Amino acid sequence: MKLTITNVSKRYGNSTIGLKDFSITMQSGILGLLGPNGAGKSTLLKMIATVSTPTEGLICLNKNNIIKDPNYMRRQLGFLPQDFGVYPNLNAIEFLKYMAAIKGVGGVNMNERINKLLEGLNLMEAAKKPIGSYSGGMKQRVGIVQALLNNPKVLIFDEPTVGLDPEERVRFRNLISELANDSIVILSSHIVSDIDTIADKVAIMKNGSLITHGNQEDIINRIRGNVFETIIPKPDLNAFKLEHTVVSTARKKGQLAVRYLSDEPIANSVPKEANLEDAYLYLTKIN
Ligand SMILES: Nc1ncnc2c1ncn2[C@@H]1O[C@H](COP(=O)(O)OP(=O)(O)OP(=O)(O)O)[C@@H](O)[C@H]1O
Repeated sequence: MKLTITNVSKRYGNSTIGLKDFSITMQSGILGLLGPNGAGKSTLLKMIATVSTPTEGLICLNKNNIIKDPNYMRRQLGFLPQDFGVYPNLNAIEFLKYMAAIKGVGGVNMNERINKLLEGLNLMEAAKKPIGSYSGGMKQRVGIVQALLNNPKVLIFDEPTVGLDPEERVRFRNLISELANDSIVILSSHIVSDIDTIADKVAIMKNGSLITHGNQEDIINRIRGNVFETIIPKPDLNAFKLEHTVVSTARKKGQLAVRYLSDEPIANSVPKEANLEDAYLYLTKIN
């Protein structure tokens, strides 16, 4: 499996640019797509999923141009869009059978597969209740199941953990790690902790552009040695922010513990081990 995205841009109307000259190549494994709101993550994922088409550029799966031949991608694709809608009157099993029919997959094993997936996502108990009565997290899990129905080789999840509670987030991460074997998995998020434990590679986007792409370690290495923590009085925070890139703050004995990035740390700072969150905040701030 090889997905090649070359110089892809997307314009909405005359003035809005959703994606700018985006290029990336990926093979089997998990790619975490990180970026703040409006970065272009959904715009990119929809084009890979052949739901929309680029204004410019080329997207190929195993050398097949999927803009010209979208069915080549669709046959191997599982997609959970950000605004995934369900039919509230159907129960999960009815809905999933319907989705399987739309995808043109079925056969004698489909019921078994649906049951297995429902079990894996802890939905068996509610499987015969109307989806309209489900919590947001349960609906999201139905969306994850429908993406997996056809045993996809390319799996795209747009903000899959929205609405999931912490336990469900962990279960989702485990499931994705199991599925990733020989598939291409792309998942987007603006939350670093959704991605850092499972993604082999990370792409960071902002304002429609790719800021960086690579192994987590290489991205983190860029700021290694530049992460510090210090304690400051609360009223000093705004002035401090003018001089340094603040990653996070926490209250500490009436003052503020500030985690920040700097080439020249202030006195009384303690060096800290850099992580992906630091790198993400730094790179999206300076770019
Ligand atoms: N259908 C559309 N029509 C016009 N502009 C759009 C459309 N879809 C996205 N955009 C614009 O394109 C840019 C990228 O949006 P996109 O939804 O791809 O970002 P995102 O990274 O997925 O963010 P979010 O998590 O908020 O959805 C934004 O400026 C957005 O307003």
